[in-house]
Amino acid sequence: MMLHIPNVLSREQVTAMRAAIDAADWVDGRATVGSQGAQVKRNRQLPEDSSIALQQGRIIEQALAANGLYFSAALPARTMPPLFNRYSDSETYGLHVDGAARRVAGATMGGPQWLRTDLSCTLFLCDPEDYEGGELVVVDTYGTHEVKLPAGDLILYPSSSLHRVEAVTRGERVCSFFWAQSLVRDDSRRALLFEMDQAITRLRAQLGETPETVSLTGNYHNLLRMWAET
Ligand SMILES: O=C(O)CCC(=O)C(=O)O
Ligand SMILES: [Fe+2]
Repeated sequence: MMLHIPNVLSREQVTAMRAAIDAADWVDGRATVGSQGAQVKRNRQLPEDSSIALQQGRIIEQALAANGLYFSAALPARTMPPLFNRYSDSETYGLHVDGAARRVAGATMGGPQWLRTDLSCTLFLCDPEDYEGGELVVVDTYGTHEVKLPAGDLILYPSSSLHRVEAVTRGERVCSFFWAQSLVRDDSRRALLFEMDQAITRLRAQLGETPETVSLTGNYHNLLRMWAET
């Protein structure tokens, strides 16, 4: 399931975030990618351990923690610290799949901690008018989807899908991106739970709490209990 989540950050938050990250030191984006991705990746990123990236990433994490639509769709168990990328001057990221597992920083004595990438997210920190090209193109069993969103909006898509970023031929595309491991690893189960949760919420808004909404809420949680891995 792909989902557009609007207004994750306000205009003011985007402006402040851009001021902070634009002034930081950017490096070659190939630093965080495996060998297949490195062949097709041409962009710049903030280093994973950059204090500005970590500080600004926490603002995104706080915004996501307060976003009911994101929670309902992602059912996040754990999230990688958000990273930041930028593309200009025909930079691009060719067709690739995100690595299935990522090492979480701060490994313990028991060895590294791993996060399974179930969901990939791009949070736009620039507006569509700011640049030409730069569409995020996601290929799944339903076809090819092109995404270019207003600043502050987020797209969530299954990490299992092949995707690419078209060359940016004018201006600059600046985004944050990150991965989440979901309580429910299977995309179709997660999509079913999301649709059910949204429908129950709408029913409750229309009718108030009724014996039926209580029963459906029970069904939702019992399905989640059946499928959740913690
Ligand atoms: O910039 C984007 O929207 C996606 C970046 C991406 O696919 C990646 O870093 O793996
Ligand atoms: Fe990717």
